[in-house]
Amino acid sequence: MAGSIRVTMDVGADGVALITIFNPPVNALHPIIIQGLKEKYAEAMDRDDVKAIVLTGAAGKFCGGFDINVFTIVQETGDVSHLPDVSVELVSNTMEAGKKPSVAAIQGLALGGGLELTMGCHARIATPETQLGLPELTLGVMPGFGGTQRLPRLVGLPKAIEMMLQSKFITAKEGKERGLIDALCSPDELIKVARFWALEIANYRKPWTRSIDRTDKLGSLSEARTVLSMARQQAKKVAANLPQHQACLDVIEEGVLCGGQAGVLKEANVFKELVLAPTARSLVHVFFAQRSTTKVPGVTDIQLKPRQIRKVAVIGGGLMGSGIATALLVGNISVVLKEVNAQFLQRGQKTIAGNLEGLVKRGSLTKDKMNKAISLLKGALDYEDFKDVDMVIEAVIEKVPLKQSIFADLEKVCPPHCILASNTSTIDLNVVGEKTNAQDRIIGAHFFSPAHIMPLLEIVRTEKTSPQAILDLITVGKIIKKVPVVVGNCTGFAVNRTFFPYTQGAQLLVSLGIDLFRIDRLINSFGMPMGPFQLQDVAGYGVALAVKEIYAAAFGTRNFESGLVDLMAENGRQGKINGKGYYLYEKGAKPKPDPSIQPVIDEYRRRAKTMPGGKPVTLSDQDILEMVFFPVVNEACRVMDENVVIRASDLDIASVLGMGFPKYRGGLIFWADTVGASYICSKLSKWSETYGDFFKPSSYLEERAKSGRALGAPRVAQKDLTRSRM
Ligand SMILES: C[C@H](O)CC(=O)SCCNC(=O)CCNC(=O)[C@H](O)C(C)(C)COP(=O)(O)OP(=O)(O)OC[C@H]1O[C@@H](n2cnc3c(N)ncnc32)[C@H](O)[C@@H]1OP(=O)(O)O
Repeated sequence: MAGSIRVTMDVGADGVALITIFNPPVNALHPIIIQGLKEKYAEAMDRDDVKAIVLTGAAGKFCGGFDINVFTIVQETGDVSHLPDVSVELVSNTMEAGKKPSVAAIQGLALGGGLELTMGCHARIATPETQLGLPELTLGVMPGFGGTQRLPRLVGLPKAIEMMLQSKFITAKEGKERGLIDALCSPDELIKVARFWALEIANYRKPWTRSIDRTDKLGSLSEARTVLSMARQQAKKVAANLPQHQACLDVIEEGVLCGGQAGVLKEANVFKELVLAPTARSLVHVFFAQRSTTKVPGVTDIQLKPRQIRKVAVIGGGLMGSGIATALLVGNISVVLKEVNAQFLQRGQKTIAGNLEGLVKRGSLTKDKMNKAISLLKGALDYEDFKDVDMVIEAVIEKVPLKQSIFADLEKVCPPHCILASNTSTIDLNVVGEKTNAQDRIIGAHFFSPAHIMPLLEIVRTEKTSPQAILDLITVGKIIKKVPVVVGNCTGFAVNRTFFPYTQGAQLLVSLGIDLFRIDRLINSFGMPMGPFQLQDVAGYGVALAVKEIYAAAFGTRNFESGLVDLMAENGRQGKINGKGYYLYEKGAKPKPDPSIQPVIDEYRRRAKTMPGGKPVTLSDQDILEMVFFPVVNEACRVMDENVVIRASDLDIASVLGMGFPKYRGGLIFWADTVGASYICSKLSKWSETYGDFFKPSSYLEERAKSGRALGAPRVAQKDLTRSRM
């Protein structure tokens, strides 16, 4: 590793020292790089033949920021001395206050500490599409190399706050308009132009600007106070449980009130506190966990090459099929959408057009790209266009005979290399492919609704699915900007199986006399986007009713068959679809708890007969949260025990991206380990004595509680080969 990591310096005849960071793939600022930068800068300042410095990154990428692996080391050891002094020693004292000017030559990306290095330079030259940003808050920290001070001084307070608090990237083109970038040029010219600027500054023909000393973009004190106060209000709303947002605003404020240097010092101190806080531990875990999901033993480590998937057929133009087609089209993949009749086909095409327009409205797609996407869509009522497709994704209703006959047809009409995928969320894939001889090409492509927006793609493999098919679907997933998680074949697969007790647990609590709106409020303040009852309203009751029997058959006595949804349906309620569920849904208004639901709940409690002694139970807020989430953790333990997921952290990512489990809690298993297996197990044991097998601890959980091993630790202690550490 150390060989490929280096900082080089070449001094040209023009007297410009070109300092280059080499650390593939993103030139992250590993401590070796920091040390290298300090050494090369010291040398450049010392040498008489150097008049000015150009700082750049190798292989078309300036720098992806400070090496996040170091945060893990700091968090594991609790020792902040692993963080090198970059902010004051290198950026402020050596670069910015140096006796020779520095110019950053920026290409590809300059993020986090990377962008902060450039802001310590006296000018920044970039290629137009370069991505610039300070995304540190997504890791639970904040910019720590002076970014909280220099960015507001370069682009103004409102834009800087937006970029930091929302971790928004801008292009260098926009950076130029806002004053962050001094000149734009083509990649071929980049170093030449940067050298020219460096010499011009050295010769005082261009301003020798130290960003930290500027105040012209900060506005008046009262303006700054207003902007900061509005940002605080906003952060309270959107990041209620996150410490880094208010901390970042405090540090920015310090700089506005007491000057940039004071801000830099405060930033360094607060940074060290944040990096050790639980939020940063969770978010750093999620960063690496997300990148591990595509490392699949026996698939991605056996030298297979992904095949190109140019054309995909989607069967079924309902909500899921249209969403999947939209995601593929936006990823520049041609789609044949097949429906059973012209009316359904037209409806599917209309939904896709609506989805695409929605993306344009949200600003995530340009009009040109929308038109390109529409041009890649073809409708079909038969299999004529299937003869040259590389992949089919079936997205019809959850009926076994229908799926079986579709797959039997597909085997006949598709080319022999074609991957045959199903978007089923529950049905055993072996059963889906039973009537074919193409078991090695059959795979689950389980998208989450709305499929063009939700980031998770659960890839389900059977024992017969070929590594090539898995690799190809992982690759398509990445192309369409999904996070693929490869899981095994079982009822509900990883996500729906793990979370089946989520809704059931909440319903059990209601049967015991707990107010359902209180449950939703508590779960929402825990960090889920909405509570289980509102979620059910939004998803519609159809799926819950359809999978009821499948779950009952698969999960035996731990399945809590509540009957609440049946009663809701009998009462004429369908959830959000007809505006009447647990909540009332009116256009343009927030969902309102519906008081007229009480007779349904009363009837439900009468029938359920779960209250001990027939009396409503009294539970604390903490009891309620635990009684909803601990059974979910318990099922997750079974999922890990049966090797449905490759590693515990895959379940963290699946829970965050598939169910909206709060990212800042690190995902389901990471969170459960902060609570402790022993505590969870003891609580479940106690409840199972009173309320039955729904709460009965799994053998995996019991074993971990006894041994003291973390729930997320691999079964046999093994070296994690997927992450390279220092
Ligand atoms: C003091 C400072 O203010 C603190 C900081 O600078 S904190 C760091 C701030 N920077 C960031 O948050 C950027 C993090 N990185 C990213 O967002 C994305 O990786 C990226 C946009 C740079 C590239 O995305 P993409 O091309 O999809 O590649 P991606 O798979 O994410 O990353 C490629 C590899 O680089 C690694 N990597 C990316 N950025 C890294 C970083 N800052 N540190 C360490 N490793 C990093 C990834 O872990 C991954 O490793 P792997 O191949 O072993 O899994």
